[in-house]
Amino acid sequence: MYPKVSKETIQYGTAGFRGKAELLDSVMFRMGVLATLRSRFREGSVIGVMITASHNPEPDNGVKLIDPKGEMLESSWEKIATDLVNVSDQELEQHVANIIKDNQIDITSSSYVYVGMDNRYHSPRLLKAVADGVIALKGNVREFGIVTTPMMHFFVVAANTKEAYGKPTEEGYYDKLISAFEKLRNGQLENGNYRNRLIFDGANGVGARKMLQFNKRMNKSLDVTVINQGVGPGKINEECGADHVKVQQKPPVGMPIVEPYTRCVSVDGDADRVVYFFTDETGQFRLLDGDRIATLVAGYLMDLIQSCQLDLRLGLVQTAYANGASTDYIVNELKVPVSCVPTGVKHLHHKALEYDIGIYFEANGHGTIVFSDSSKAAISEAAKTNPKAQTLLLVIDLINETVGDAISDMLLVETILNHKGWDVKDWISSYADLPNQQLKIQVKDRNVIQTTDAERVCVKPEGLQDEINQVVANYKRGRAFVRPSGTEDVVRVYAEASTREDTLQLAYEVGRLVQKLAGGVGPELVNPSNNAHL
Ligand SMILES: CC(=O)N[C@H]1[C@@H](OP(=O)(O)O)O[C@H](CO)[C@@H](O)[C@@H]1O
Ligand SMILES: [Mg+2]
Repeated sequence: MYPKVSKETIQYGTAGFRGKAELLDSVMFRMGVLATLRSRFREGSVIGVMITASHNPEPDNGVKLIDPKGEMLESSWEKIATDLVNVSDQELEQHVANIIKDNQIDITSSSYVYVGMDNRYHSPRLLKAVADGVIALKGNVREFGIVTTPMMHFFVVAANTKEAYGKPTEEGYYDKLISAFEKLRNGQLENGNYRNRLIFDGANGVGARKMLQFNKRMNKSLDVTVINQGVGPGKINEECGADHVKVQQKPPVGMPIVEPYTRCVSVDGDADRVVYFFTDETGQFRLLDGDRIATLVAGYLMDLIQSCQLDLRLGLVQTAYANGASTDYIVNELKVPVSCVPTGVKHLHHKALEYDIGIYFEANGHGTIVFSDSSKAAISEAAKTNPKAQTLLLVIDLINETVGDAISDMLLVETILNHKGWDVKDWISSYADLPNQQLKIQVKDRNVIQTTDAERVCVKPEGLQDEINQVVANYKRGRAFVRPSGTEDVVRVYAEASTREDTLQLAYEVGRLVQKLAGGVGPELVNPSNNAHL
């Protein structure tokens, strides 16, 4: 029913399989098969399948699997997934039989797969393919329709914890978050410089729809205007959404005219990332990204823990994309341990689990906070007598610990800003971001680039890192690295330096090195200094 149409090898990347939607039917069917096997392998736990291409353009789609504890698919199974989608139709049956045998899966045992999708027009077709894959192996499939990625993670964990985490339904999700948010707000909608109003850019994706659902249920405890709702001609993520705002460093289309310093939020196409932004009185765009959210949350949680006199280890996890100024602030001002891991939430999540309270955010706004069982027990115990610990318990309920959740993260930021009496001006003044720039470089084969040290050092092709080092040394506070993207067929370049001009120039020079030494195929990059007069 779902013949394999593409001959190209496709890889389970940073966040599952991604590609042009018309090439994905067979991938989806096979992922339905794999999710069923994985559920049996994990003794009948629910496995989730989310159909989305997140921040990528509308013609793309993708699929990611969710493991029983809400984590991304275990890495040893990524290889199984990659092999499964790449075998020919003729080999498929035998290949599945081999997976069953190799992993000693009891094919007669029960299997449960939850499936959800974003609002791309091709998602329903792909969802049917996943469901057919589950049915082909006689698994049980439950379809959730159009939901955000973090909602899917929530449903999976809710089901696998026998509802201790919440009810595995859309209403169960809203109830848990809104109830915690409103209790924390306790009727106080404004405080100091904090105002109860914000603009929410839904990227024409599922996040917009769900935010409208929150609005209906929230009784104006937060006054949210949703733009880019996905009902007009606008395409998903096109000129809008968290990735656009973060990478282009400009506001989304469709912004109403607002007062300077109005808080604005952008989420991505599957609502697992969030960034804040505003324009100041001179009309200048200002971004408050994932690093900013992480530092805000870390400061707030540290205060709460200290005032509860709890001895809990709090740590923060970032990637190489974190702004150098944020890392300095964490180390020198917050004095919180910080570690750097490779890109992709799975890496951050695992590292964060090493702490009693682990805060992790990618600079692009993808992140959450995880609490160990023992820290939850200690907080619950303290909450019997200490109101601050009761607040901490509500904060835990407000957080979607299973994965980064744009709306839950936003409600947490709103809670903290309200508590501190801060507006965006107060928030942004905690430290000054270094100017930064990202480039995408087209190369023949992006896998010729290999990195180490959390992707900050490039080991292949030989000589590239030495040349990067030489270039970086010419710039004050210069830092740059290159890595192959796991979601797009490009090499990404990141650069930061003390001034905007230097940053653009550094990014350009490193981009040129990649083109020269890693088989660039695109047009030659334009030297920004030649363009200075334009
Ligand atoms: C620089 C950047 O933002 N990279 C993103 C992007 O991964 P790449 O491997 O860089 O394409 O998509 C991932 C999935 O959404 C996200 O986790 C990651 O942070
Ligand atoms: Mg996303």
